[in-house]
Formats: sequence, structure tokens, C-alpha cells
Amino acid sequence: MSATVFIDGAAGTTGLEIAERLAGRPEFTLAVLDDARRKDDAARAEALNDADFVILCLPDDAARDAVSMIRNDKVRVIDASSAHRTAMGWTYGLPEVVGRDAIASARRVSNPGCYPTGFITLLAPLISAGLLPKDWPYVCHAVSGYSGGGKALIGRFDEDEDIAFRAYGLAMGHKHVGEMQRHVGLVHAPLFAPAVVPAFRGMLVEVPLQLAAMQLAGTPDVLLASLAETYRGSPIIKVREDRPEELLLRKSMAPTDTVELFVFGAKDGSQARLVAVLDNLGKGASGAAVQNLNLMAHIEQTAGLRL
Ligand SMILES: NC(=O)C1=CN([C@@H]2O[C@H](COP(=O)(O)OP(=O)(O)OC[C@H]3O[C@@H](n4cnc5c(N)ncnc54)[C@H](OP(=O)(O)O)[C@@H]3O)[C@@H](O)[C@H]2O)C=CC1
Ligand SMILES: CC(=O)N[C@@H](CCC(=O)OP(=O)(O)O)C(=O)O
Repeated sequence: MSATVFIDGAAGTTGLEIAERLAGRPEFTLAVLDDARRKDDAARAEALNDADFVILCLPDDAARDAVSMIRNDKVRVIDASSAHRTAMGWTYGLPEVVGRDAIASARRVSNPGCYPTGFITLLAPLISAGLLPKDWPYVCHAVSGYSGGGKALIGRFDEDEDIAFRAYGLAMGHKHVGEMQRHVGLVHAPLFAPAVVPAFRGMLVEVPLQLAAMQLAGTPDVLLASLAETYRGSPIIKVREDRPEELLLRKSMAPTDTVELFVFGAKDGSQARLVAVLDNLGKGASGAAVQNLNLMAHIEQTAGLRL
């Protein structure tokens, strides 16, 4: 029997890509509200309570409101927003780190942010293996395509083609910092320096490491071997054992749900750069939602993904 999936926010950037990934999947039937009713609370409440699975692709406040409208205990929720990523009662939707079973049995799953997906997949296994300290003041630099900011940022970049680079989050306190700290288990909040480039999709998330100044840190080769072992067999997270001379984000990047992890190291082992390359709309949002939906519905975890 086919399960009903209601995407609240289906006309937005993330929602549209989830619908594309679910099209032609006989296991699921999409419940759709037409344009006139998609923001009508009565119509939304009905759809939210009639579905087997609800995927929220809304701004944070609207996502909180949607959850409060759900009265039917059988409805299971995946929230793509940042409203519930550190909230009690929610499972963090990163199966490679929290475990697939935790997601398969959860009623409330909060998708990770796009930047934290890179940061956490790089750092969490290395810290839990004792190869990096948890009490280090980590820094994270990142660049994202402008679809990461949804319809509003897409509109801005479409209108102003003169923007070559946009540094932001300059007042610190970006909304992703809390989930980065919590789900890696860091003592200190990381210093997060994000930026946007004039490409539609794709992102590069980097954690530079002063290994020589850390006590008990692994060498770059040891860090790489540990990541390779952690994600061996993962169809989604690929650890690249080569060290290319440059990493390019291309404006023509095709949608993908994979994450590539790199470890670059100084010859003397004193410094390293951990880098994750992913698609903000793939494993960073829509692909992650579909992966979690597959797990919750007990379907092959990569069905419908772009790998
Ligand atoms: N874009 C990305 O790369 C990522 C996005 N996310 C998160 O996913 C969520 C959706 O993001 P994104 O798709 O980019 O955003 P968009 O702005 O592209 O889409 C949001 C959609 O929600 C609709 N909406 C807003 N308020 C309501 C409401 N009260 N009731 C019903 N619909 C409403 C909007 O309507 P309208 O079309 O009329 O504006 C729009 O269609 C956000 O929380 C975002 O932070 C997470 C990871 C990555
Ligand atoms: C480029 C850009 O603006 N990116 C978004 C994050 C996108 C994302 O991960 O979404 P959540 O809002 O659900 O966390 C930002 O920095 O706010």
C-alpha cells in the first residue's frame, strides 16, 4: 500500500526538489494543495493530519506552527527547517552519525542544516575516535550556492548579477552554530564564517586544523584513514583518498545527493584542511529528507536519491 506524503511548503526550493525525487515512486502518494490553498491554515491542518508522512519545507516559525496543528499521533514528521534541530523529542536526521535505526523508528525527525551536514560528517567521527580534541575552538569556513537561501536569496542573486561573493553571518551567532556544537559534542561553539557565491547550488565546507598546536591529534593520514573506515560502504558519503590541487564549485553543477570528504595535510603534518563538498539542495536538504523518509518507511535507503 502506498503511504501518503504531504509536503508543507511544496512550492519552495526544497519542497519542489523533494517532489521531483518522489515522482514516480509507487510507495508514496503525494498530497498536494493548490496555489489558492497552500497557505490556508484549515486546508493545511487537514492535509497535515491526513498524511502518513509530513515533510516541512517552511520558514522556522511556520514549521513550528505546522507541528502544533498536528493532532493525529500516527503522523510522522520530517522538518527541513532549523526549528527543531536541537529540540527535545526530535531525532537529528543524519543517519550516518546518529544511526539508521534511530531514524527508522522516529516520529519526529529534524533534517540537519546544509552547512552542518558537512561540518558534522567531517568532525563527529574524528572526535569520537579520540583523534581530535572536543575542547578545541574550531573554525568553519564555507561557501554555498545561492539556492541555500531559498526563494528570497535566489531572487536577490537573479536581480543583481554583479555580486561576486557575499560574506555573511558577520555578527556571529548564525543559526547553524548550535546544531554544529551539539551534534559534534564540542565544548566551545565553533566560529562559523559562511559565504555565498553566484552559483545556484553546491557548497564547500572547510574545517582548518592547526594540528601542531593540539594535543593528542592524529596526523592528516590518520584522520583520512579514520574517515575512510567510518564511511566505508556508504552509498552517500564518499571519502576521497586523492588530494587534488584545487576544488572547484561549478555553476553548472548537476544535482547530487552525495557528500565528498577530503583531508589535505601539510607535508610535516603540522596543519590540515578537512573539506566537505556537497549539494545544499541534495544531502543538504531535499536528498536528506528523501533518505530519511526511505528509512522511516523501511524502504531501501537510497531509493529515489541522485547518487
Ligand atoms: N534551500 C536550501 O538549500 C536549504 C533549505 N533548508 C530549509 O528548508 C526550509 C525551506 O527552505 P527553502 O525551500 O529554501 O525556502 P523557500 O523560501 O524557497 O520556500 C519556502 C516555502 O514555504 C512557503 N511558506 C512560507 N510560509 C508559509 C506558511 N505559513 N504556510 C505555507 N507555506 C508557507 C513559501 O511560500 P511562497 O512561495 O509564497 O513564498 C515557500 O514556497 C527552510 O526552513 C530552510 O531554511 C534547509 C537546508 C537547505
Ligand atoms: C546560503 C544561505 O543563506 N544558506 C542558509 C542556510 C541553508 C540551510 O541549511 O537551511 P536552514 O535554514 O534550514 O538551516 C543560511 O545561511 O541561512
